[in-house]
Amino acid sequence: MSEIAILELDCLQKSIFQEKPRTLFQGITARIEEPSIIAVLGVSGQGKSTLLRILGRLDTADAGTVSYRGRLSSIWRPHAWRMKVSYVAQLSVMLSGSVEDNLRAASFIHIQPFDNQLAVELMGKVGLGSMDWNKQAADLSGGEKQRVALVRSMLLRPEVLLLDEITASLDLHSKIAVQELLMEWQRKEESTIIWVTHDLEQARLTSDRVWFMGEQTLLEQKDTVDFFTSPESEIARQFLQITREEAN
Ligand SMILES: Nc1ncnc2c1ncn2[C@@H]1O[C@H](COP(=O)(O)OP(=O)(O)OP(=O)(O)O)[C@@H](O)[C@H]1O
Repeated sequence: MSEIAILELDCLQKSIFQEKPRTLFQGITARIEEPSIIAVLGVSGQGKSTLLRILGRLDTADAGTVSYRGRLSSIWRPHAWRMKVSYVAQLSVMLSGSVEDNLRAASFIHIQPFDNQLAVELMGKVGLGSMDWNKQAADLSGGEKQRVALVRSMLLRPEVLLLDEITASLDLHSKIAVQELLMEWQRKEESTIIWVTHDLEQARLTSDRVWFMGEQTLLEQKDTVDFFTSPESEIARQFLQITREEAN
């Protein structure tokens, strides 16, 4: 075990208030030691998005800590943290202005040079190579917004990318293009991707590890092949069976 993890989660706990308070999850502990793609799976409402938002410092845990490269999140300024650990939402928020304004936004906010060549390359790889960058971002379709938001985050080259169901509005062709880009990117950049998805095939094809959330915690952490062939818990077995039936 290397001494310093890329990301370390220690006993994270979160409660929510819906009519009355309830624990969403507790005791979430994990270490990411190697650059890898991790698929976060589990039935709806387990708190997968909430966990991702806590890792991206867009939400706070009630207890527990997160560290990046051995330093607690609390000692990072939020915007410095978000350059290293960057969250891409399911419903992408476009800033006002053009596509180009949006692509340039992250480098502008973080005072980093804008890598035009990389932007052109990534837009091409997500299937938006012919898009007019002068177009108003508000006029893009949901799937176009999702891909622009992904490229916008990738341009900062964060070491950890947190992806929240980012292919949910994409057609099959675009979804495959995004999957291939992310797998290639992760290898080339030696980055880590934590990817919440409801798409089992996507998780199986793209990820090295699975984090399965159930019973209000991170119930299983396994290599992807092991998770899909021999999940440990009955709840994960049922989840795989039901999700596969729903997909057919
Ligand atoms: N700030 C909040 N206040 C109150 N309830 C919240 C808050 N954030 C999340 N929730 C609730 O917590 C539960 C878990 O939400 P979350 O989106 O994290 O789960 P999920 O596992 O990602 O679900 P899905 O797979 O459906 O996207 C939901 O019932 C949601 O309404």
